Amino acid sequence: MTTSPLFRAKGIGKKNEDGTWLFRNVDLELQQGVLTVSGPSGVGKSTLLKCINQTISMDEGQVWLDEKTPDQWGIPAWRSKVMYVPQRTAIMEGTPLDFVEEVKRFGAHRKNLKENVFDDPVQIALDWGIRPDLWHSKWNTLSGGEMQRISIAIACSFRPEVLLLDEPTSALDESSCDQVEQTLGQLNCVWVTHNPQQAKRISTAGQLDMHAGDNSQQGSPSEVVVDEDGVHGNGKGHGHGHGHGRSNTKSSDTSASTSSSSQTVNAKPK
Ligand SMILES: Nc1ncnc2c1ncn2[C@@H]1O[C@H](COP(=O)(O)OP(=O)(O)OP(=O)(O)O)[C@@H](O)[C@H]1O
Repeated sequence: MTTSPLFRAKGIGKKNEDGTWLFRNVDLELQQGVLTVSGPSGVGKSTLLKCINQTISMDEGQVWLDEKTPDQWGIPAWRSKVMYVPQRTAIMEGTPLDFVEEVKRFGAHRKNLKENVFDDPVQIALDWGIRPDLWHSKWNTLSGGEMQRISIAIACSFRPEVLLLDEPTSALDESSCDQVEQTLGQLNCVWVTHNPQQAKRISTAGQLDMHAGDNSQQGSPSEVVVDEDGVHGNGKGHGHGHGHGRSNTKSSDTSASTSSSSQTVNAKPK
């Protein structure tokens, strides 16, 4: 008996402003683990994640979580379950803890949302070398690497079903990168990376090698292929997951908030 994947995207397409296709026919499947997305700069990797998260509209295609579409979940719930962590954290007012509290306040009046659906982001980031006092620092005084780890820890603390990670370790040194990879490797992620060695390390659920324009002619699902030069897909691009079972991150209700401010970590609290 075939089981439906946790997350599925079919035929995703986004047009450029001039009406030509930036990318088209992108398919993804993720049951469990890390699915990497690579491709040249400008091919649309970030845009793909934003389309999946429903931050921007897609021109073609559909996405499902547990076989339900974003409309069926409701957009706030979708964004809290399929959570996007941008490449660069926008500088916000206040401190990271202010942001966390604000998000919780937004979520507090939501039906079914209880305080205990959150993990403690401070604790998560402690494993990554982020001292607790940094959570009381203004965002604009944090280093790029600190900001990056704090943003990811906040996203993890909401216990999303799937994390959409846009180069999440780009500002980190090797040791910090290892620590973050260890944690995120336990979760369900669609992970954009430019680094083939990193793709080799983290990709447990396939690889998508994005191409400009039509991505439909890339053959069967990618396998993790490793050779002496590092890692690459099998020349075929669909990142179907190979894992089994479900995430250890599944939560009862991760609808952490009611506004878009809390589904994208860098969004400014209103
Ligand atoms: N909402 C949008 N609608 C259409 N095109 C967009 C939208 N947002 C960004 N773009 C364009 O999509 C193109 C791809 O940008 P994107 O950031 O997705 O690429 P990328 O593959 O992630 O690049 P990099 O690897 O350099 O981060 C850019 O030319 C950008 O201007």
